[in-house]
Amino acid sequence: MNNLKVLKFGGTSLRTRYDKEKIRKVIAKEHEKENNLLIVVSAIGRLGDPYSTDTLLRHIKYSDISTREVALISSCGEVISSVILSSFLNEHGFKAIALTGREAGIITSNSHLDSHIINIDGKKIENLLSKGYIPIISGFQGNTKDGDITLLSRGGSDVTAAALSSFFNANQLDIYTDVPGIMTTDPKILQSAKTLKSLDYNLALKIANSGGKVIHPEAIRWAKKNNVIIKIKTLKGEKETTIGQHSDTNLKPGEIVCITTNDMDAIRQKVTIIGKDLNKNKELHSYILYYDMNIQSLSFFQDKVELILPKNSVNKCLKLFHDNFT
Ligand SMILES: Nc1ncnc2c1ncn2[C@@H]1O[C@H](COP(=O)(O)OP(=O)(O)O)[C@@H](O)[C@H]1O
Ligand SMILES: N[C@@H](CC(=O)OP(=O)(O)O)C(=O)O
Repeated sequence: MNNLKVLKFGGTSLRTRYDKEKIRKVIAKEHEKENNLLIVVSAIGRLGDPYSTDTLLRHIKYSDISTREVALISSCGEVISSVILSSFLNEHGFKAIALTGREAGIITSNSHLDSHIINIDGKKIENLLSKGYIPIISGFQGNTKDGDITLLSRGGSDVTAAALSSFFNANQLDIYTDVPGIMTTDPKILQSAKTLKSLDYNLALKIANSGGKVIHPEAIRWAKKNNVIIKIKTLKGEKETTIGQHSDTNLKPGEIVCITTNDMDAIRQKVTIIGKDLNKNKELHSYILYYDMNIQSLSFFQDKVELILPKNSVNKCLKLFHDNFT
């Protein structure tokens, strides 16, 4: 479809009236530039906020209900969010309309909690766009062919947005979140983290697959399929990351681009150092060998090093590698 842009607003960008005002301004600006806009939203906020995914999940006991029902209650957060944003935009003179994943034509595989999009029936969205509407689509959810509600796994609104971008040949997908792009490490753990200006799909995928939670790996796969440019940014409009076919981040042998962390269990975390030809980085080898970090397991690959550590050693390890090598 010509002149289509997709905007995705994550749960962390939808919390306050101030966020919604910013979103309104972004949509107004984009609407002026592009003829067609699709908006994808996540559930509002995080645990403790009334309709966030984790808050909704606190109301149930997994042992007592089926995965179908877990998907059903979880999907409510995105539906509430899409109606609230649609109502806010209509109040401000836009012609917006909220859609569930099903109404948006998202058809998925049968797994209730981590399904994959297998098809999109785009008729309803096309019809609404032709009538001048801005569809506000509930992310994270789809429907099986039999009509069960499914989830695209945690963080799956990115997948909704990227799959729609790819299906409708969007020019670009803008993902709004609470950090200015994919950074050299999680800025909530290390303040010295820096934004990576541009990444090609493969490098972005490596980071996402290793736990760089800011974007879902499946979203990068969808974007790559149809060369959709992704920009990850904040509503404040500071720095941003562009993901596309080409990258300014041309890594030299031995160079490190990003360090991610992942929970293994209650007491251990995996730290993944991502880069190029890391076996050629002698200094990195000696840091790993000589610094006391309580490393419990170490795996060396060409483009990444994985360390498993007790949680209380992770910050020290992250700071050491991040501040000396990125
Ligand atoms: N390398 C990284 N770069 C940026 N953010 C990261 C990275 N690794 C983890 N994060 C985390 O990802 C979070 C954004 O993703 P998420 O919580 O899913 O937001 P949203 O609700 O907007 O989708 C950030 O708040 C940050 O803590
Ligand atoms: N609300 C879902 C889906 C999602 O993508 O959320 P967010 O965009 O806020 O990470 C989740 O928490 O998993």
